[in-house]
Amino acid sequence: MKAWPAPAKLNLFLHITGRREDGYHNLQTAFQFLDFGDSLFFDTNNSGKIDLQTEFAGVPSEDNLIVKAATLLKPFTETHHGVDISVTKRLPMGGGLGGGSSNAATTLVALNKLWQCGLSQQKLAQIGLSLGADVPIFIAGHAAWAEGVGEDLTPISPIEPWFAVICPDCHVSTAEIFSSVELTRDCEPITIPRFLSGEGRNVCEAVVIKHYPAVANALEWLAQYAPPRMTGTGACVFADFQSQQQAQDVIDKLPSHWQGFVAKGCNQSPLTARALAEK
Ligand SMILES: C[C@](O)(CO)[C@H](O)COP(=O)(O)OP(=O)(O)OC[C@H]1O[C@@H](n2ccc(N)nc2=O)[C@H](O)[C@@H]1O
Ligand SMILES: Nc1ncnc2c1ncn2[C@@H]1O[C@H](COP(=O)(O)OP(=O)(O)OP(=O)(O)O)[C@@H](O)[C@H]1O
Repeated sequence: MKAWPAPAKLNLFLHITGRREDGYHNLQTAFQFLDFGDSLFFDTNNSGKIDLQTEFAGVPSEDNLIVKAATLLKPFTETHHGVDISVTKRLPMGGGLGGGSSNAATTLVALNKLWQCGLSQQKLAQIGLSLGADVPIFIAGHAAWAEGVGEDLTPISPIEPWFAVICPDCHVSTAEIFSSVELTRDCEPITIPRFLSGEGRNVCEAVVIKHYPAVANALEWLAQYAPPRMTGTGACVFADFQSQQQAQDVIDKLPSHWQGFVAKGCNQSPLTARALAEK
């Protein structure tokens, strides 16, 4: 069985421009994928059942975004279609790398093919948005400028550097950071050219470092080598480098109790390439 990739994403910057009536926030961000992520395996059958065979610590199967995504797609295929799903998990949960959203997107894209649902990318993104604000970008599959709650996407092609990513040993709750009174919610909107020429920061960083010393320590450590940033609402932090070796040299110096990895920024998602190969 061939693997389906569920790549990580980075938020290259993250500004909040306002709060909507439903409590969600309007934001501006830029997403780029990494050539690093989870692998999902789908073994379709005629049982009519969706069976997730990999255990996720602290996430009951019915709450898993993979099972939720498959369940939402089920009405669009014949009732006898079922699937056994297993996962090689590499992305930390609650790391700001979008692991859960990416797993959901890969499930929707893969089962749309394997169950022959015939849904358009637009329809898959619409279904995905009900699972999480970041699912549509993983379905769209191209690096993007995002507005709205993250679903209003414009493809962009920033440079594709090598990244050193550090995963502090803590989980940051996205809902907790977005509900903080300390969060800056009135950023002046910027334009794509202004971002591409270097503007933009992550406004969640200031809130996260106050409450999560592990994230503050990781940012401070990485700053010795290159300007560090946090992705999403954390906990992971990253810095970009011109070569794989430069990024690897930094990761090789990581204190032994810290986790980190080197990955290349990709403007085309590895999921898109895999979906095209299935045709
Ligand atoms: C911060 C980002 O990672 C940037 O890529 C995403 O916008 C978060 O996306 P996500 O993890 O898929 O988030 P969701 O599961 O949709 O939302 C988690 C919680 O974060 C808050 N939330 C999320 C996105 C958003 N634009 N405004 C919000 O206020 C809401 O309280 C929500 O209950
Ligand atoms: N398949 C899944 N993989 C990871 N997390 C999942 C999954 N299904 C449900 N979850 C839940 O979703 C939560 C957020 O996980 P996720 O890995 O998407 O966080 P994240 O990287 O911070 O995402 P984001 O950048 O979108 O905020 C987890 O803590 C977990 O409880």
